[in-house]
Amino acid sequence: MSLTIAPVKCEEKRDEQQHKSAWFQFMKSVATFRGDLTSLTAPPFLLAPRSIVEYSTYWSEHPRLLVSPAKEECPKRRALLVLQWFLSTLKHQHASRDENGKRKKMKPLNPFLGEIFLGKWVDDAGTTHLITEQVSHHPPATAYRIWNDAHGVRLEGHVSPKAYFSSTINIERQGYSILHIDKYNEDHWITMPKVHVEGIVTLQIAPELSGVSHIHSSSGYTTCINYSSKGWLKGKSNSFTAAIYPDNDESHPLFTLEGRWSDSYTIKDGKGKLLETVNLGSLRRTPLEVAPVESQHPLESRRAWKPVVDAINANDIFTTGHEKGKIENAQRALRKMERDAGKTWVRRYFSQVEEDPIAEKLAVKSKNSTSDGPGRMIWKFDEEKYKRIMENQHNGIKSPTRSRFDSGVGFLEIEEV
Ligand SMILES: CC(C)CCC[C@@H](C)[C@H]1CC[C@H]2[C@@H]3CC=C4C[C@@H](O)CC[C@]4(C)[C@H]3CC[C@]12C
Repeated sequence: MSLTIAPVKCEEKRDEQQHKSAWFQFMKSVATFRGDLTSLTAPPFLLAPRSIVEYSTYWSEHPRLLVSPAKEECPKRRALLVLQWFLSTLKHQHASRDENGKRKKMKPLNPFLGEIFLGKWVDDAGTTHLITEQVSHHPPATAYRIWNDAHGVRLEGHVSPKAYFSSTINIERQGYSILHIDKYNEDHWITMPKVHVEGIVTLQIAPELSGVSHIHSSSGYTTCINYSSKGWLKGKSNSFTAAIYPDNDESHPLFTLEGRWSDSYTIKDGKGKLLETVNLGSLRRTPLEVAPVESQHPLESRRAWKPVVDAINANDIFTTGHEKGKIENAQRALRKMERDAGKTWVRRYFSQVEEDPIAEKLAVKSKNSTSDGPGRMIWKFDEEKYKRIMENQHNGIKSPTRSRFDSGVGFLEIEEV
């Protein structure tokens, strides 16, 4: 196979030459792989020093936008504010370059079962809390809950990325999120669009969105967001069009939005009159505050993965593999012990439920999207579990030192708190 490397900056070019063969080897294994791509091991130079559980952070990088619908009396305008907040979550989640324009390593670490990620945002919107937990390893599923009590807003959801190869790497995100607004007792059911990776031949990796995603509000509004990329529709990457309409009248949108989720977009009313142009790039982001690694719970992502992340950052391929292997082997050993003992891993913050009536009611409005609809695995934030953990923390009750399963592996020697 002959290949052309697109013109790139000088220092990037040297790295890319070096990575070319590892890359093609990797792509060959990807192309012939059948099954779940998330379990495929990417070449070290692509490994991101963070786990997929950290992706839930993107939901609330602009807490002000997340809580903004709570202050809006009109349900139509609330639907618009929910859409505007949703659009603000896409750019950095799918960016291939960081704030300084430097290429990001893109392949996130695969979370282990029980991995948690906790934090909070503190800014003029008050305190917004985040709890994320890897509730399933195979198939992968991440559950999260984000809430702001001052504004009476909470977001709860779970996502199950399903990857497959078809001319490139494609990822479907099954699952959904529900944004609840206390003041109006209103729910917004939200799905995520498909992602595929562009630029795999030239190694100019750029995630792109496609297909349709939805937001359904319990007040009777439907939002459809259509994603398109280069060579289609507007001919620009990261493009989208969105329309909000009453559930019973799909032909008369109340608002239409159009532009790029990585850049700027316009909002027009039902008559096509321009209301506003929004520049997503100029939005101020509030950083998530995460406890220092030393004081984290052993299952917290950054503590558990620290040796791996340090090795990735030090460009130490051998130690990266070795430390990753330690976690993977420990997990396998733990699963075996559970099987032998006839036990299952107790999720710390979430519990599996048979049905989710709110989601079921709102999901039926979507007919033709595979990632829509309540999946087979529904995970709900468990208020009881959370209360117990908070009470124990308050009373200074430490987790028992005895391990639930004596796996003999350092960080797994922990007990339910
Ligand atoms: C291995 C090489 C080709 C790098 C390719 C980058 C891929 C693996 C990256 C680019 C964008 C990423 C996705 C972006 C957002 C999410 C949402 C999160 O809730 C689950 C993971 C998921 C779905 C990511 C999975 C990994 C991803 C698809």
